[in-house]
Amino acid sequence: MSLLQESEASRYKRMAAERAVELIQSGTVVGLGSGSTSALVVHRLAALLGEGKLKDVVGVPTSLETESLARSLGVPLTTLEEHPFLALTIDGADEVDPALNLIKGGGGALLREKIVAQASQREIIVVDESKLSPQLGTRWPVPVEVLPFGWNSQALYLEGLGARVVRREAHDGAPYRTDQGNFILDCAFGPIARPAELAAKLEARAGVVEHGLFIGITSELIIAGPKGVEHRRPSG
Ligand SMILES: O=C[C@H](O)[C@H](O)[C@H](O)COP(=O)(O)O
Repeated sequence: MSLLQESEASRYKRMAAERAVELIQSGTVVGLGSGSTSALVVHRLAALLGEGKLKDVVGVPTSLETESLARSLGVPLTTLEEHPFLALTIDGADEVDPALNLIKGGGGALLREKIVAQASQREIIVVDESKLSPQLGTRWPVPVEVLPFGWNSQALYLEGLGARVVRREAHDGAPYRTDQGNFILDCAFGPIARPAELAAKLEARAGVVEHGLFIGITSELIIAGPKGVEHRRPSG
């Protein structure tokens, strides 16, 4: 990808993030997603709070990284313990299929993201158009969060389901650890014909804590690209 293309992708992410923040109302509790697009959401929210255009908005962060960013920008935070029901969450995605099913977890935050999403009345997903895909698995592996205990046995199970499995590494070459201290196995299945069936197989396995398939969770998708910003809802 050239520098020009990179800056375009960033611009589209910003456009999608800014449109999504327009959906936030004063006096509400909102879920704050993780990743680079969600970071733009947090920046925009902080700016609107600072200008007084939004008031009394409190966020529930989906990762330690988002928590730290929000704190640094002065966005007030709370927890799901205090606010178990959220009006809306704004989060990014790695891959989006035509039914608005997702692969998430490129940044390792899938578990907290899914917990916050299921507590939210509306799950708003913000992406640049490069995330759109004809079939999940075409562009991105499925991140599977596993307990370190017996992790290799889960890797073999996942290979048995047809995946090429790579245990994610941190920058120093040590195993990557999620915010919960677990490992991530990145599972390249190739295009996934029936993602709900695969999700059920992953959920049936002890030692698998969570997976990055978000099936039927998206309420609204905000996509930005060269033609501007588009707002989609799942059909049917
Ligand atoms: O674990 C990370 C999250 O699922 C992110 O929302 C996802 O990876 C998209 O991140 P980005 O907006 O940086 O592409």
